[in-house]
Amino acid sequence: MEKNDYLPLFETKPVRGRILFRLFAASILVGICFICVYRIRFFPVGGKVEKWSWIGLFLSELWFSFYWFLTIVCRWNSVYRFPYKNRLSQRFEKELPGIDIFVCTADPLIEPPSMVINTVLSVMAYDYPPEKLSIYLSDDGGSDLTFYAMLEAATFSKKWLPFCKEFKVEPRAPEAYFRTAFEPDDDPVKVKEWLSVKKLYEEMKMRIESATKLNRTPEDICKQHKGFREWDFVSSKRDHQTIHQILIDGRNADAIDVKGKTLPTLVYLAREKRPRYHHNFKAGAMNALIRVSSRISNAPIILNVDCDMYSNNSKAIKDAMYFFMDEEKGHEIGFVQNPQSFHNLSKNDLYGSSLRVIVEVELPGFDANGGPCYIGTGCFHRRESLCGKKYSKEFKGEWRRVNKKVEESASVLEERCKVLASCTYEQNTDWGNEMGLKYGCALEDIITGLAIHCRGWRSIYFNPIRKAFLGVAPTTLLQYLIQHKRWAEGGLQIFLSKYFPLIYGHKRIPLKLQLSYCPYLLWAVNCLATLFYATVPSLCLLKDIPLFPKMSCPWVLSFAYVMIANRAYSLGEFIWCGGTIQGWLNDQRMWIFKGTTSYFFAFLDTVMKLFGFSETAFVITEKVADEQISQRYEQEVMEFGTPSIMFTILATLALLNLFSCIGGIKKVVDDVQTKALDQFGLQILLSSLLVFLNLPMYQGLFFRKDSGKMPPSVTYLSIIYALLTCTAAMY
Ligand SMILES: O=c1ccn([C@@H]2O[C@H](COP(=O)(O)OP(=O)(O)O[C@H]3O[C@H](CO)[C@@H](O)[C@H](O)[C@H]3O)[C@@H](O)[C@H]2O)c(=O)[nH]1
Ligand SMILES: [Mn+2]
Repeated sequence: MEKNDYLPLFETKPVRGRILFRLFAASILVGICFICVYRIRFFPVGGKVEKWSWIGLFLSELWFSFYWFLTIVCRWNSVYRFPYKNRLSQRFEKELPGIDIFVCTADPLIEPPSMVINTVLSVMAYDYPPEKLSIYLSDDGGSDLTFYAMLEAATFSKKWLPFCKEFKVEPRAPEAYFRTAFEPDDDPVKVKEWLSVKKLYEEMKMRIESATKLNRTPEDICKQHKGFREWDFVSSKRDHQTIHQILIDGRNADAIDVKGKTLPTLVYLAREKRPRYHHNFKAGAMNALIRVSSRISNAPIILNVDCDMYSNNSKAIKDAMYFFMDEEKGHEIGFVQNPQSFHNLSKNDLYGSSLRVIVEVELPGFDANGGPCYIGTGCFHRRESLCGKKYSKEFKGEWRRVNKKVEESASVLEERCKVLASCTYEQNTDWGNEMGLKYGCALEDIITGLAIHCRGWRSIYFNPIRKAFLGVAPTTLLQYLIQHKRWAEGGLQIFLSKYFPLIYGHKRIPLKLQLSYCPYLLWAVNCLATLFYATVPSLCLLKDIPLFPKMSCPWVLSFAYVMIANRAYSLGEFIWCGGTIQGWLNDQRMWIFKGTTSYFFAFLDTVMKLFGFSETAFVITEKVADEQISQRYEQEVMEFGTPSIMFTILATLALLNLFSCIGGIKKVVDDVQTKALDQFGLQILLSSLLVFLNLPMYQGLFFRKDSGKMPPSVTYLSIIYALLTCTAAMY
């Protein structure tokens, strides 16, 4: 194509209003400077406790300021991407590259097979040439139940795929579709067909769910398919050979749906697991899939989704192709990242799991700085970028190469690929290091994305209004805290490793991109300052130690400005992103909750790991909850229920602040000259704010009767701890 024929396939728009934002940021900076001056000039001359509290508070404030600066980096510039719809089909319909879709699952109890196949069916039904589409399921649970469900899905897809096309189904995950869709009310023939497919789906779901419940696959089906014989050799989830079955071989003439159209290829893989070999969690699973798929379909683009993330838009692959296939900018793109969005959020997002501000504000900023990080799911990779290839200008167009046709039959392929997924295959190779996803870190995604950036690729963040993927957010407080602990721990581990972005990325990626990574990697470190701020000022209030300027003194303005303006901005931003005021309050509460528990334990564990005392773990997030828990989640009632040390900490902090808040108010009431209010105004305000945010906690501790209330053991312990600390502080 001639140069002047070039028609861009996507457009990039910078966000507006940045100047205003920068002025605002500058004013906050001035406020911070005043706070620092105050902290130095008014350093207490009194006793030891005063001095140390003052120093601690000052350090916390310095930390928060530094962290605030990091969050500014991702807001300085932001860009939004818009594909020019319909240009692609005009020009490239024939040239569309093949795409391999990887779905990962790890446990049939936590991730029920009926959910997994919904994801699989939704990605099989993409509006994309089926002969260019291959779907691979990695089953780290090595479960015959999941395998059985996949067989059912393969059969059902013959009906489902033509049905999707005929009825323009959206989304194409049957569960999500039938939950909300109504039967068409025009043509009776169509109504009949619609109802019959719905019935087929429901029957299949019943069979799969009852098999899961009984933990037994139906005998007649076991006899029919050779794949089940593999389970005769499986001794446990952690100890078995590779199980590799091509369920639909798209090259086959009989791989067609009921309307005679080709079906996409569908492959089941449970890589080999042996107790002696570390399996490296999801990263290990992904790398096995990369190798196996390279022998079967070897598509130049890889889409990776978690098993709970169904496709919410059948055009999502084409949308991603607009970026990769752009003739001027496409060749430098290593991956296209979609946000992680959820279909099960409560109205005001009780646990703040949507990470709204990150998705709507920070990731577009990340994009402007050189490309968003890889967040593990909903991401389209160029195979080369994932396999360790460095970006080079000469690379242009190479990926449109035609694959050599694979001649072997499916059963030969199944056997030959087994070795690629064996435990020993990776020994003395670069897999897990320079090739594929990186090992040794619970945040395999972030670290892998960073490495891809450092190899010269850029990435694109694409956040369409109709989200491309929808997943499941945790529905209990504990699940949420555990998930964030894993993330915070993985982040800090990267920060302290040789992948520290400022060194690893030095001269490889721009400084602003290096800095964009840092706030996420430093989540865990926030625990120190947060814990300090949530305890010491309140305790000092009980002990009569002032830590902030008097209300009548002008220095108070700097504190008031920084605190109020910052929170007001945060609220504005949250609402601009489509949130509610209650949602923002929930988000603020969760920031304190995770700051004092998830981040704290992530910090401890990382330090322990540095000294070799503990190992990386990956606690899989629960994807189903029982009826009562789901109900409470929908009514936005916080879920405690099980005893946990995290809850003990949260409850102790809540009570401690309640006591000191009461103590502070008592001081003010007792004191007629309102000296106390003048002296301790900010401290009382701080502890009252904490009490306000902790209201659901007091409810869970004292006023609720349902099974989701705080377990009594936690209640008693926290009362004792809080009383002890407060008494110790007072005397
Ligand atoms: O040994 C394992 C453990 C997990 N998984 C899969 O990894 C995915 C993510 O696990 P999940 O428990 O849902 O974790 P989340 O915290 O929801 O996942 C986010 O964070 C992870 C990194 O911590 C990323 O890998 C994920 O893509 C990202 O969605 C799931 O599909 C699992 O089946 C495996 O395949 N093997
Ligand atoms: Mn998940």
